Parts: sequence; C-alpha cells; structure tokens
Amino acid sequence: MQSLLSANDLHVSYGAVEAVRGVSFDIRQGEIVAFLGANGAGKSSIMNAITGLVPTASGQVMFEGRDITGAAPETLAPSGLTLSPEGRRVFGTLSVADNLRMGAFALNDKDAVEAAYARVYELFPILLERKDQYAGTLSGGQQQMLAVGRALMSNPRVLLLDEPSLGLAPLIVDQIFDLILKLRDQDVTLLVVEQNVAKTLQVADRAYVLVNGEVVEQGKPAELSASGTMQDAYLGAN
Ligand SMILES: Nc1ncnc2c1ncn2[C@@H]1O[C@H](COP(=O)(O)OP(=O)(O)OP(=O)(O)O)[C@@H](O)[C@H]1O
Repeated sequence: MQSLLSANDLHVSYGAVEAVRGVSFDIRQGEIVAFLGANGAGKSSIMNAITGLVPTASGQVMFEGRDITGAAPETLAPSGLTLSPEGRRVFGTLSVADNLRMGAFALNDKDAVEAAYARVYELFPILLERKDQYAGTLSGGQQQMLAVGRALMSNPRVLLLDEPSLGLAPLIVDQIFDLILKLRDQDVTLLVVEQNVAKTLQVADRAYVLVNGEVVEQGKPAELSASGTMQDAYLGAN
C-alpha cells in the first residue's frame, strides 16, 4: 500500500519542554492508525504539528508525496488533511448547520457543500434533527459528533481525530468507534489519538505507543497487547 502521511524524526518543543522527540511514522491509504500513550506523552503535539497548529522544531511531515512541514492549517484542509481537535471546540452561539458550514470553507461550489451536508447528516441523523439549534445546547456526545462532522465537511482523505471519545458515556463511545470503522469504509484514512486503549485496539490496523515524546513500540494490535510495553506506557514508566 502507498504511503499517504508520514513523519521523519519529528520534534516539537514548547520552550524548554521537549514534547515530541524524534517521532517517525508512516500511514498508508485506507489504514486506521492509533497513537496511544499516557497524558502528556505528546500525542496532541504530534497531531497539532502535522496540521500546522504548533511549530515543528525539526523533522519532516509528508502528505501524498509533498513536504507539508510547517504548512498553515488552512492550506491543509483544501488538500485533503483535516484535524478534529481535542475538546470538541464547537461554536456554541452558532447553529449546528452554521458550525458545519465553517468546516466547508475549502469547498468552492454549492453542490459540493450540499453533498457534504448530506453525508454528515446521514452519518449523524441527530445533527439534522438539531440543525437550527445552537451548538452550545447540544449534549457532550452530540457536540463531539458535530466536531467530527465539521471536520468531515471538507471531505478529507485523511482525518486526524484527537481523543474523540474523551468524557463520553459508554453508548456514545461505541457510536464513535462505529463511526471510525464506517469512515474507513468510505475511504477515509484515519489517525486516531485515544486514551480508550481497549476500544481503539479493536478498530485500529496498527498503533504507535508513545512515552515521553518518543515511540517505544509499534505494530498490529495483537502484537502490542501481547507485550508489557503498553502497560508501562500507561503507568508512565520510561
Ligand atoms: N502549549 C504548550 N505549552 C507548554 N507545554 C505544553 C503545551 N502543550 C503541551 N505541552 C506539554 O507538552 C507535553 C506533551 O503534551 P501533549 O498535549 O502533546 O500530550 P498528550 O499525549 O496529547 O496528552 P493528553 O492526553 O493529556 O492531551 C506535556 O508535557 C505538556 O505539558
């Protein structure tokens, strides 16, 4: 399979804090790849560096054969790479439909926008039901669906999901993981950061385990679960 998104020796620093220390990865078309690790392991920093939200200190990020290191976030969505950030940052005083519309800024014709709405409303019927409601009045799970829906409005080929199940009730968590599988069936390649290790390993094709900003292990879920590294990663051992 062809490499779609990759990083080579990626470093991210915040002043003296070295959050990401020489991370390399390679994601191929059609894969669901997970980044796992304890709080502060550097997962969000990797996602944010890929999408230009935080500066890359050194290293290289490639997307579809192009060097996108340090590219501005607004240039990436039009090229097919979109992040659904941690914390469901929806605009509470805008309607559900208007929140979705913001995700479609990269689409330049009305038919494409309508098709994107139709796809998101089919994936999340509750958003259609609530389309005129202020996003701030949605439940946590619905706001998460809106955040993912907004990212999907740009028709990404690669979708980065940062902690999509965080703080959600078990039933909604199951829906989020079902959605990840459904999106893969729609040819979306997924990079998922998660703390819900068990669920994530049920859907992921491969995972990278991070400790203190470094990849300590990678492989297929069955290989990882069999080793003690995962446990160490979550206990914060290094
Ligand atoms: N804006 C920032 N300024 C300073 N330090 C930061 C900043 N963002 C993250 N860090 C630090 O960088 C390290 C990695 O954080 P990051 O958020 O990438 O980890 P994470 O694995 O995503 O954790 P979490 O699961 O808690 O979101 C942590 O030590 C964190 O405190």
